Amino acid sequence: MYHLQNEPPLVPYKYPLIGHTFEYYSSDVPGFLQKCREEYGEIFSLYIWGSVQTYVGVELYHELFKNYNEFDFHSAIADMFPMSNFLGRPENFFRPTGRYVKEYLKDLGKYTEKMQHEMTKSFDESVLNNKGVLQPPLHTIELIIARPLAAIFVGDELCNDKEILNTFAYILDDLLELLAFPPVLNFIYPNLHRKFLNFRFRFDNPIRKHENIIISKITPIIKQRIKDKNTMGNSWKRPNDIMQDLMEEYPIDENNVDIRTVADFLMNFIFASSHSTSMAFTYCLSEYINNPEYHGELLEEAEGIYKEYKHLPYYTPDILDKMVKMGNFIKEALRVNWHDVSLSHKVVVPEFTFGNGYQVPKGRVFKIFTQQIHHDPKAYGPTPEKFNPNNHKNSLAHRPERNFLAFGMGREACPGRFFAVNELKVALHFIILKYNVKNVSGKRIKPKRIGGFVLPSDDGMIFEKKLDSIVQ
Ligand code: HEM
Repeated sequence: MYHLQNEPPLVPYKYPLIGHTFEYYSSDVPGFLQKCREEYGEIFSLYIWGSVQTYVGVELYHELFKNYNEFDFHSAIADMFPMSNFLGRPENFFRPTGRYVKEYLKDLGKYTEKMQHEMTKSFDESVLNNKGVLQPPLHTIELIIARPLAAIFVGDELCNDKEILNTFAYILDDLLELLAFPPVLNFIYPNLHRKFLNFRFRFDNPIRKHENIIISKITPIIKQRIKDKNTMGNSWKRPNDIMQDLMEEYPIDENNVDIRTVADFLMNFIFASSHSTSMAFTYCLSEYINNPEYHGELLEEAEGIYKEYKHLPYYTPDILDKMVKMGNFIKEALRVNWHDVSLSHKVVVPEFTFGNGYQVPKGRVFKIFTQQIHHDPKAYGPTPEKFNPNNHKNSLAHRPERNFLAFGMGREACPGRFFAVNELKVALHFIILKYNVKNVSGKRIKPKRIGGFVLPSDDGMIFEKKLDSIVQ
């Protein structure tokens, strides 16, 4: 048991054990948290699913990121999403994933041609196959995004393989379906839910199904690559993809690599990149439909760039940097659609003392009230909920800011953000050049909100070829 002198106030609740759980999940979460802030101040705790969680907003959240040796985001994620347990690996086995993404995607130019080629092909084909209507949009967009990602992660040989694409697109959805089960067991004692998940996953583990698909598909290709390298000598051309990087990271001997480890890291790459990029893509399209007043300037920028560089086979990263209005638009779409609560962190030292004197014990989970940070009138004016890409005139889309946390912040900010923004720019650039876009309902698109999470609307999107497009 801990006894700290100066804990943040615990908001009073009526029912023991249940605490704030039902109030939180049945309320308008930002409204509820705002009310708690007004009554209890900039830091306070709630009792949810059998444990105390502490909430911080714009004044204090940066202390979590600055003190990264004291607050760990990996162990907070592992409580909800114990990836290493699911795959029978030691606790911190997948920690290098962030470092690998940073290293392998450092040179953005390496993958830009492949990404552009596969992204545009994948989008156009999906629109054609779905007769111009994507409904619900996220489901198809996940499959669209799967192809450029597969080309870069596992290479040209596999990026048209239906089973692999399905795994790229839906592995996280399959898992979330199981993980969505509310952690009611934690009412009995903390962490029982995690124990239950581990037990359950021993019998029905959707990750193993996808792991087996990946292993069965990559094994013959890995074997062929090793054979080619060993027999071709100097004429061997190193394949340009992340699977090759991982093969070199985990060799066993001259003729073998640790294929299961390569597959498991590939899965971690997919977890981090596929769903997040698909959600962002869907939000950008929703805001494009919601805000026709920006169509003119976006199209003008896109046509200017297309005319200047259409003689090139693809846009280099320098050219993508010229898509400034598009970058601002993407950043604003992420700002206004971001989760109300996100970026959980866990205290991993015996206690931590904030600058304002409040103390918290080891094991305490922190949640960041991101809606309040993304809608701070000091940063975004008196109507912060209004969509306005000019909010980001002086700031690049991938850059975290005090009031923009969609890519996290500090040492652990998303290492894939430069690549993700370029993917979104390429996709949206060609969409606005080639298609008129509208939604099925004809109403303003609003995201779904579930207990602090924000998810894209299911409202269908309609893509009609522009007859006067300058792209053939
Ligand atoms: C628009 C798309 C994306 C969004 C909004 C996004 C957002 C985030 C956020 C919020 C975090 C947590 C950062 C923190 O806690 O401070 C994160 C972590 C991470 N992201 Fe992204 N991400 C996106 C795309 C990608 C892509 C394309 C990749 C890889 C190719 C990627 C790889 C990762 C990895 C590996 C981590 C964990 C970092 C670590 O372990 O240190 N992300 N991302």
